[in-house]
Amino acid sequence: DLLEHATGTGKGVLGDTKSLSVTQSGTRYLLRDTTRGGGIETYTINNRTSGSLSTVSSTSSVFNDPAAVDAHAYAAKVYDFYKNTFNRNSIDGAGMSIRSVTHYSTNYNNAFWNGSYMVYGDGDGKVFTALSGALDVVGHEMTHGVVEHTANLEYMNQSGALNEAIADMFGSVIQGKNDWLIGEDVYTPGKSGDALRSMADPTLYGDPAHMDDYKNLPNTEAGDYGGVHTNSGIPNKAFYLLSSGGTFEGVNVKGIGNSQAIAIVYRALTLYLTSTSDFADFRAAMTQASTDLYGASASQTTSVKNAFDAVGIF
Ligand SMILES: O=C(O)[C@H](CCc1ccccc1)CC1(C(=O)N[C@@H](Cc2c[nH]c3ccccc23)C(=O)O)CCCC1
Ligand SMILES: [Ca+2]
Ligand SMILES: [Zn+2]
Repeated sequence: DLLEHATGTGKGVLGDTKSLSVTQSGTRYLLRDTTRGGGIETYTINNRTSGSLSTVSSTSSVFNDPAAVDAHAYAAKVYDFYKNTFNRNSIDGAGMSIRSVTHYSTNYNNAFWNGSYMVYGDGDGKVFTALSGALDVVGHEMTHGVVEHTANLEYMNQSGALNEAIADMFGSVIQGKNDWLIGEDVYTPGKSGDALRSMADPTLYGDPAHMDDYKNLPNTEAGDYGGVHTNSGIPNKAFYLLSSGGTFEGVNVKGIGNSQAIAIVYRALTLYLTSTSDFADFRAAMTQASTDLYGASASQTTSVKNAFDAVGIF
């Protein structure tokens, strides 16, 4: 037919070559993957902040737009994770098209889920390089879409911090580096080893790891909606302990591994959390989900309780 799906290639933001599922249309190739769910399409907004989007195209099967290459390749990886792990067909579970917009604004040091698609800045080359270059960031942004179509946690205060933490949990597990850092691949390209956040030790970047240090910030843009990117450290720390194990604040947690830990989070997110769930609700949801999956007195369920005890969520 007119639109044949084909295999393209391109260098990503970090200079690595990856293969892409693309569509050939006449003599042009498009970043349109018709092999996954309702399709994955990658656009550019050409350094504007509004106006028309154009599907990234190439006159050959080689794409030379690293930010778009990674946005496209990593969206496919995140789709595959949700499909292969939980049989979830795309962001809404019903095969909705996955759309990413690259080259948003100029020197834009951020990325976001805008309620319909993922949007990535190119960074200023100092604080950030193009943000789609990090699989944990792409996983984070697409998980905001999944959260919106499931619990739809309100983006403020504890429900917002939970929204943030769940996005970090999936981003980190999907990336699979087990570095427990967020954004390290695109943050400060001139400096290695640093990141936006640490789930293993949130205090590395000034975020709380325990309820005693919960930061009561105003529910305004200036207060980051009650500190959603800060207080996420507390549930993030609980997830780190649940997966990796460890002793924190005198509480010992036996690790159960990423696979079982994220399965409990997914079940809690899709069956038990609601838009106004707070951290205590998250503990209850995780305990119920683990009970469903492994049993009330299973070691996994004991680890869930210990992980939340360790960070002071009861
Ligand atoms: O998805 C999110 O939670 C973040 C979306 C932030 C946003 C929200 C609304 C409009 C515009 C931007 C984006 C990410 C984030 O955590 N941003 C943080 C940290 C950050 C990135 N760039 C910054 C520049 C200045 C200050 C903070 C930041 C934030 O916006 O707080 C997630 C993974 C990496 C970037
Ligand atoms: Ca990471
Ligand atoms: Zn987020």
